[in-house]
Amino acid sequence: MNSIEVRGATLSYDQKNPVLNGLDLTVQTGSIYGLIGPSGCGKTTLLSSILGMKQLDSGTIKVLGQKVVYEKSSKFSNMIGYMPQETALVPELTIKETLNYFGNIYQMNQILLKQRLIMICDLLELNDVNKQVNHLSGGGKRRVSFAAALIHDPKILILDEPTVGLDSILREKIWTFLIDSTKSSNMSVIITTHYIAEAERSNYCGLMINGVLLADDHPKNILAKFGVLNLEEAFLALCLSKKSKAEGCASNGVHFPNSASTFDGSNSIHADDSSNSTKINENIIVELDKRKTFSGQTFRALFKKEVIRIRRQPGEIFFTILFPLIKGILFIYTMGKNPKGLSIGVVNNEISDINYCSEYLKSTNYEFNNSSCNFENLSCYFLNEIRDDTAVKIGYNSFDEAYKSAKAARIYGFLSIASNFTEAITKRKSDWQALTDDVFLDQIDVYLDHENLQIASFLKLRLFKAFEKFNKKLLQQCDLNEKLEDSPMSIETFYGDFDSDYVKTLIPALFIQAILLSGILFSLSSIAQSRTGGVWNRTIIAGVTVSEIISVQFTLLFISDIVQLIVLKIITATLYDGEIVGNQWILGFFCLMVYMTGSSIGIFVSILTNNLLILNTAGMVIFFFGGSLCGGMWPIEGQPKFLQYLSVTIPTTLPTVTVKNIIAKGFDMSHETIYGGFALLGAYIATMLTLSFWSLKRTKFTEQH
Ligand SMILES: Nc1ncnc2c1ncn2[C@@H]1O[C@H](COP(=O)(O)OP(=O)(O)OP(=O)(O)O)[C@@H](O)[C@H]1O
Repeated sequence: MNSIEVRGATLSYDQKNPVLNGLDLTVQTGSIYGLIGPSGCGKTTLLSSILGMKQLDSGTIKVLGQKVVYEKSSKFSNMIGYMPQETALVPELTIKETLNYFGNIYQMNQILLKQRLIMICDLLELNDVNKQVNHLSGGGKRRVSFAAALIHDPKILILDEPTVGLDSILREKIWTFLIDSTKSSNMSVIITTHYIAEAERSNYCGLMINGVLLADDHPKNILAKFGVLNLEEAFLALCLSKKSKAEGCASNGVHFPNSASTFDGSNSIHADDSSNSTKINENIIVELDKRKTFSGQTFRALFKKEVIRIRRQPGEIFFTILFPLIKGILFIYTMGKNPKGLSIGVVNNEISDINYCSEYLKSTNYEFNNSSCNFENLSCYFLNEIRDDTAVKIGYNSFDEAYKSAKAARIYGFLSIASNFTEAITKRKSDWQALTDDVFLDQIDVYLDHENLQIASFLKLRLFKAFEKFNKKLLQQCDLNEKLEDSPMSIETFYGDFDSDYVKTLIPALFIQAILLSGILFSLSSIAQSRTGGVWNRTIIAGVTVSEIISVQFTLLFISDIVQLIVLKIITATLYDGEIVGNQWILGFFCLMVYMTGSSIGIFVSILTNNLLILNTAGMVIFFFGGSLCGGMWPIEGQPKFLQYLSVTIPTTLPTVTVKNIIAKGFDMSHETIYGGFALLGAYIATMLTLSFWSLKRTKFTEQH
């Protein structure tokens, strides 16, 4: 039986220039097939097609007699050892951890794995097995990559330039090993190499040009045919003599002799392999039964690899887990706090020198000086109510002077107090029937820098409060009921209070966003990391299933979420002085759901592409949309109608309400905003995971070019 059979394989990336052009190739069991050809002639494409990573436009490929279906793991996946051209290793793992990882995803027996590990490390001179892969030389990394392809004692080895960067002694050792293995254990090898001389040691040699094999024979036959001493000369001659013909063949869809016959038309020199193939078939059936679709061993190997990778990359933990939390802490410290150290100008037309006020107030011991409701210098009492925690008062001699200073943005605003302030205010407290219009003229004009909205609002509120305080004291002094100044309409609250800190109302939205972002970032980075560098493809080729991958990622995210929630709990317990009225378990579980929603969104997005720049941007865009539309900073009722429809569907809007209602109103699961929030997130998680599962099933492999 042949180990690999390629028949009429055609593949083009751009519909115009076929990379494989009706190519036929046979790798016989127990032989080495050396595939050589100029760079870009399609060797890697051919190997990828044999592994099911590339879809043929036409033609068939069989591995161990079974048809290769694009994107479908072969039943024989754990019998194939694949070494890609790039290193395709996890840089954070040590040599030993790497080989254990591959051994375990191939579901090897532990005793056998240990023995193979020692044997292969010895063969490939991998002495310091505890050295991390990213600390190895280029050649060292390639040796580990080769070791990973060999660890499970495969029946077929597919090697894409395995000896690049290795010294000649080691190359010799590897070739000796390959030749011995094909002889002793019937292993079949297909190997691409740029060292043409190496290919002379293979049983078969194929020269590939323009998507077809120009020659396909035993190296000795090729040398004899051309009457040359080495393959290099033979291929040079072949290229010169056949190139134009080959190109012509390519366009006519005809191809050169395939491996079923030798270059000169004689039959294959490996026609005696039928007895061996029967033996292999029996072995295959036994080993096939051992491979499980969901195996604990594979799960543990994938999980361990991720944990080690994350542990040895603290930067990733920082940015994905701690960054959003740090953002949260900063938010608590920076948002909603009253501004301090503001400066405000005062033009007091009642008194020529503002400094006089402090002397005057001291002289009256800060008490109103008259019980008969006749006062002087009342502006000083009013100004005294504007404390330094509101603003520092700076005196100006004239309106123009203060205005200039305000326009030059040296002060946030200024007050201009009328010269008849005391007289007009006092009159207001006297006989109301007798009041004339001039009493109602503005007594204090306030000018504020409204470009700075928060500061202007803060000053406005504080100035009103200062005036209210001053006025109430005055009413008392005039033996009038201080409630006289109150509006007959009273506004009360049933949740929250008027003095509550603005930041407390923002906290639910903030935490929802921080948790969601953490989930997104963590899954994006964790999956993107595993999908870059070729390890992902190697893992899939090893037969690891989509359910195994998704379940490992989800478990990891679940654990990272628990860690995050504990940190979050500590932070809120330390920094957040507001009361959590509702059930803390419901709140905790809800936060977990938010995180899992973020994670499942991250999983889905990172399956669509493994371009890190796109992924990072996607994470930020999702975060930006979630933050802007959720209504946490500004009510969604203020949004245009079409945005409101969008806002209610995103996983931050209703969840913000849910968290607010648990924290501040103590609602339980019977309230629609609580079970609605859970239902929305549940739907998101289910949808995202289904889509991820489906996308992964459709496009398992990552594009390496
Ligand atoms: N994913 C892809 N999309 C578009 N073109 C591709 C893709 N992969 C490979 N190609 C093109 O197909 C051709 C064959 O590439 P391939 O990697 O198979 O060559 P190769 O013989 O293995 O080269 P080398 O010896 O340099 O590794 C090249 O021209 C390459 O640019």
